[in-house]
Amino acid sequence: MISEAVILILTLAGLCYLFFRYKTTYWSRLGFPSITEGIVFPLGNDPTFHLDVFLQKRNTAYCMMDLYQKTKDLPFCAYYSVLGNPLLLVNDLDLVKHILIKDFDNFVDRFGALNVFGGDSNVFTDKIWRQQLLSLKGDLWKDVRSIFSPVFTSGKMKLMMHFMKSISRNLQAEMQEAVDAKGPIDLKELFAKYSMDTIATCGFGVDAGSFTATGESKFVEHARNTFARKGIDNFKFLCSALPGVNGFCKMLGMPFFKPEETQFFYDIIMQVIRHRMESKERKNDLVDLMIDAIKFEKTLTPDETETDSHSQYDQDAKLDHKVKKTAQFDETLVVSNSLLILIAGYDTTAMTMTYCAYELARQPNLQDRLLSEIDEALEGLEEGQDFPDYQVIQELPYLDAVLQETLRLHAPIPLVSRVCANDYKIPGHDHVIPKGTEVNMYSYCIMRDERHFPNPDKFDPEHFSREAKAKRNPYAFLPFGQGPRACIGMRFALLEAKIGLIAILSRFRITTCPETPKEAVRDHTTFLGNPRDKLWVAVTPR
Ligand code: HEM
Repeated sequence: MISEAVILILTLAGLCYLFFRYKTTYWSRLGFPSITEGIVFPLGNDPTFHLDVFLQKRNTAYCMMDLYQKTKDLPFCAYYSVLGNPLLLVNDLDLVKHILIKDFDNFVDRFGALNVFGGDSNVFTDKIWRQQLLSLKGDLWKDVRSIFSPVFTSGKMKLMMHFMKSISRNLQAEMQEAVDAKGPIDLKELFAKYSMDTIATCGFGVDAGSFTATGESKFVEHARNTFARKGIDNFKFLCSALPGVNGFCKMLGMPFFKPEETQFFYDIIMQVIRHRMESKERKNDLVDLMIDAIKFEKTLTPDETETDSHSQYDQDAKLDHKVKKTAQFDETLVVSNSLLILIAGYDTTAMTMTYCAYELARQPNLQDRLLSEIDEALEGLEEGQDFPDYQVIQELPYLDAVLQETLRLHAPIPLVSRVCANDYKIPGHDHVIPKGTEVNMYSYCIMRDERHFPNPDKFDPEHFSREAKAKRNPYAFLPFGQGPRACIGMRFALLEAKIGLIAILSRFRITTCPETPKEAVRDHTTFLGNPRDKLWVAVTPR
C-alpha cells in the first residue's frame, strides 16, 4: 500500500515536472528572446520567487540585478514565474514609455499580490483591501483614481504642511535628546516615528504617538505587524499561487490579509469618519479630503488641478477619464485607501529620509552645500514666519537633487509592473506580447545602469543637475513609476521628506561615528528597500 502511494506521488511529481518543463518553452515557441538560466522547478527564474528571497537570505532587488545584468542589452527579455507562468522584462526606455504612457490603455492593470493572492476571498477584512488603488483594475481603478487624484494636488499638499511642520518639531526634540545624551542616534527609528505620525495624522486623523508614547503605541504595533513579512507569510504567498488553494481558503472562510490589524485600522478610521460627519468638525487632512472626494462635495478650483504643473512627469500622469457621479462610493473606500496610504506611504518615505541623512553624514561636503541652501531659505523668512513656505520649499534645487539621488540609489520599490490587456505588437519589432502577460520594468536596476547614470553606485546629487537631466532619457528615473498609474502620493512623500530634513538640518549637523555602518545593505526579509542594519550617526548642534 505504502509503495503504491509512493509510486503515485512520484508519478504525479514527474508529470508536474514534465508539464513545468513544457511550460518553460512557451517563449521560445513564440520566438521571443528569453532567459532560461536559473530556472528552478516549480519557482521559475523570477527573482521575486528566487530561493534566496524565499529563504530570506537576499533582498529581491539584488536578485533582480543578477537577471538585469544578463539581459540589459536586450530591449526586452522573457522569463518565467512560479509554475512556469510567463513574464516579460522590459529594459528599453522607449518601450517603457510606450507601456507606461503612450499605450497606457493596454497596460492599465498591475499584477501584484493583492490582485491574485486572496483575491476572491469573502472575508470582510480581505474585501476592504481589495478596494484600494493599488489592486483595483480597469474602469473601476480609473473611477477611484480620478476621484482621489484631486486629494494629492499641490494645492491640497499646502494644507498638509502645518501637520508635517508640527510633527517635525518632535524630530528636532529627539535629535536634541541625542545631543544631550552625547550618544549616536539610529536614523531608521527616528524617521520611522516621523513618517508614522505624519501618515497617522494626515491619513487617519489620529495621533499615533510614536514620539510620545511610553513603549510602542497600539497604532504603531499594529502597523508594524501589518508590514512584517515572516517566513510563514512567504509560504502562504507561495501556496496561494498554487491552483485551487485560493478557492479552498475561500471555502473555509480563511482570511489572507492580517485580519486583526485590518479590523483595528478599520475601526479607527470609521470612528473618525462618523465623528467628522456628526460634529461637522474639519481638519482639512487627507481624511476630510477623501470624504469630500467620494461625496463630490468640492469642485476643483483651477489652481488645484493637475494642470498646475508643466513637468514631464505631471503631463504624463494625466488620466483622461470622466467619473459617473451616479456611481456609488461609500466610506469603506476611504477606509481602504487610508490603509493603503499607511502601507504605501509609511515605510517608503521613512526609508528615503533614512538613506538621505545617512548619505549626507558620509559626505560632509554635500551636507555643507545643502546647509547653505537651507540657511539661505531661512534667512529670507518674513517676520513671524518660522518655516519657508510651500513654494520656497519646492524651489530648493539642491534639496531636490539630494532626494532624487537618494531615491535613485536606494529605490524603496524595486520594480514597476503592468499587465498586458490585449495582444500587443511591440513597436519596431515583430513580436506580439500575448494578452494577460505580466510585464515588468526593474526600476532599481535601470536607475543603477551606467548607460543612464555614469558612476551609478556613487551617491552623487550631480546626477540630477540641470545638465545631467537634459542629457538623459527622462524614463530612466522611475522611483515613483511614471504615467497615469504612477504613485499618487509623490508630492506628499517629497513634501514630508523636505520638511523633516529642513527641520533637522536647520539646527543640527549629522556626522558618521564609530557605529555607522560602512555600507547600507537592503534588508533580506522584505521586498522593499529598508536598510538591514540600524544606521547610527552622531548629531551636533549647529
Ligand atoms: C518615497 C516615497 C514613495 C515611493 C518611492 C513610492 C513609490 C511608488 C511606486 C513605485 C508606485 C507604483 C507606481 C507604478 O506602478 O507606476 C506607487 C504607487 C502608489 N503609491 Fe507611492 N511611493 C511613495 C510614497 C507614497 C505615499 C506617501 C503615498 C500616499 C500618501 C503613496 C501612495 C501610493 C498609491 C495610492 C499608489 C497606487 C497608485 C495607483 O495604482 O493608482 N505613495 N508608489
